Amino acid sequence: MAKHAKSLLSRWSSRVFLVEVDEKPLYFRLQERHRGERAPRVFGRLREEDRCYSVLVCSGDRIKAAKFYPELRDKLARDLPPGCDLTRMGSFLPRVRDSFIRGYFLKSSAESSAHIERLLRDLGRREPLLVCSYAAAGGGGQRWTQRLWSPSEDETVSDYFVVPSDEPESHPSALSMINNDVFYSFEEARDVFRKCGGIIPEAASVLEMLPGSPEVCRKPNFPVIVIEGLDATGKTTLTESLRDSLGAALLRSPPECLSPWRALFDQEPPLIRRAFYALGNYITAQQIAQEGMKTPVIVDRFWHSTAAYAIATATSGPVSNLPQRGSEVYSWPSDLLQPSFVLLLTLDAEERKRRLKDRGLEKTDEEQQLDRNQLFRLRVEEAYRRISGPPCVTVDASPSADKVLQQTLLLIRSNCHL
Ligand SMILES: Nc1ncnc2c1ncn2[C@@H]1O[C@H](COP(=O)(O)OP(=O)(O)O)[C@@H](O)[C@H]1O
Ligand SMILES: Nc1ccn([C@H]2C[C@H](O)[C@@H](COP(=O)(O)OP(=O)(O)O)O2)c(=O)n1
Repeated sequence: MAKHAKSLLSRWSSRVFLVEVDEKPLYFRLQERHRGERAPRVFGRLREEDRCYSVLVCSGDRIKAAKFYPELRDKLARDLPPGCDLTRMGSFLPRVRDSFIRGYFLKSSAESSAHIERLLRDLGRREPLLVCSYAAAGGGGQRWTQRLWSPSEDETVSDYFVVPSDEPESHPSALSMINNDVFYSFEEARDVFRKCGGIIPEAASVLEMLPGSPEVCRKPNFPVIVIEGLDATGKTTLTESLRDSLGAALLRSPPECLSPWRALFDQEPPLIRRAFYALGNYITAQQIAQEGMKTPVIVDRFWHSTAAYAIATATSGPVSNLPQRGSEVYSWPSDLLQPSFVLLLTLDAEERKRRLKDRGLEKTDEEQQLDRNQLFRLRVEEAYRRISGPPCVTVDASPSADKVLQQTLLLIRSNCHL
């Protein structure tokens, strides 16, 4: 049995399970089964012939697990028999960091179980999956028989009851966000890219672009102003006008030198994609330090975007699921240059959609998600506001471009003594 799977099993009955049903969390635990005891019904009505499976990815190599997780979803969605319901699933040890593992919850009828188990066994030869099958025991109770598939075909079988569990104080995704979704040091982000080399050759090209160390030699002499906001709030328009009005240098994150690889890494799972953007900030920080010796610097997106989108993506459901204000998840990396001032452009959803359409550029997948999923957009906007570090001032971006520019210049001049 895979070592990592064995260590997971050692605390199995202390784990809490989370199944997202219509983005609503359903929490449950597994309890040793005592003869004669009746189990409560956790998943609503289940017929005797129904079967469910939890399929958790438990590889000890987090790069492989990150790459395998979306592949597993695609394989299951493609190969599962019709009528099988697939939803995201997670498992964690309450308050234990990095204990969160991801997977999927399958629900089907008994006649599909042979097909499903064959499929899961084949998949389990590639990655240690923790597969548990779940049947409605007699009398409408619900029992969980756990079997583990691993390359060695070694199986353990144990019998549990499924019982409801209380919702934890904060969404369990926060347990694994640090240095998996959000990177708090140059070394942590670079380490991911060093380990990616074997599966993504382009990672080596990004590594070559990196500075030897993240430390910027000296604090810039001139103010550094970052403009943040969702797509189509007017960042590009405003930053270019600020450059002209202030005679400032204009920089972007991710920096131009990474543009050949951005589209590729945008397709990678969060662990790799967010490391890409984190490294982009460190390259931009070096450029800011150089330019900031000679002139004021305007930056189009920086750390706030990296952290806000990563946190909002790793969480699901309503804004209340975000890690609480003041959580270390919102802290600024100690090795990343801090700007003098951050302006967050805000715009109502309808006006933003109109501007997006007018701009004509096709929407990125994420933009489509921002459009389609109001909860995601609200989480991004709230996460922006919770980031600690330099002062972040909100600016209403709905007036004309010139009015927004005048309002922004007033704020910059009064806060940055320009
Ligand atoms: N204040 C504004 N009022 C109306 N339209 C604007 C304003 N600022 C920008 N736009 C237009 O909205 C679209 C998106 O602006 P852009 O600067 O590209 O946003 P972002 O860089 O945030 O994606 C562009 O077509 C731009 O011309
Ligand atoms: N410094 C940055 C800049 C962008 N990102 C991420 C955040 C989102 O996932 C996308 C937003 O990029 P998008 O292309 O939609 O927006 P822009 O056109 O770059 O303004 O990039 C980041 O993580 N860190």
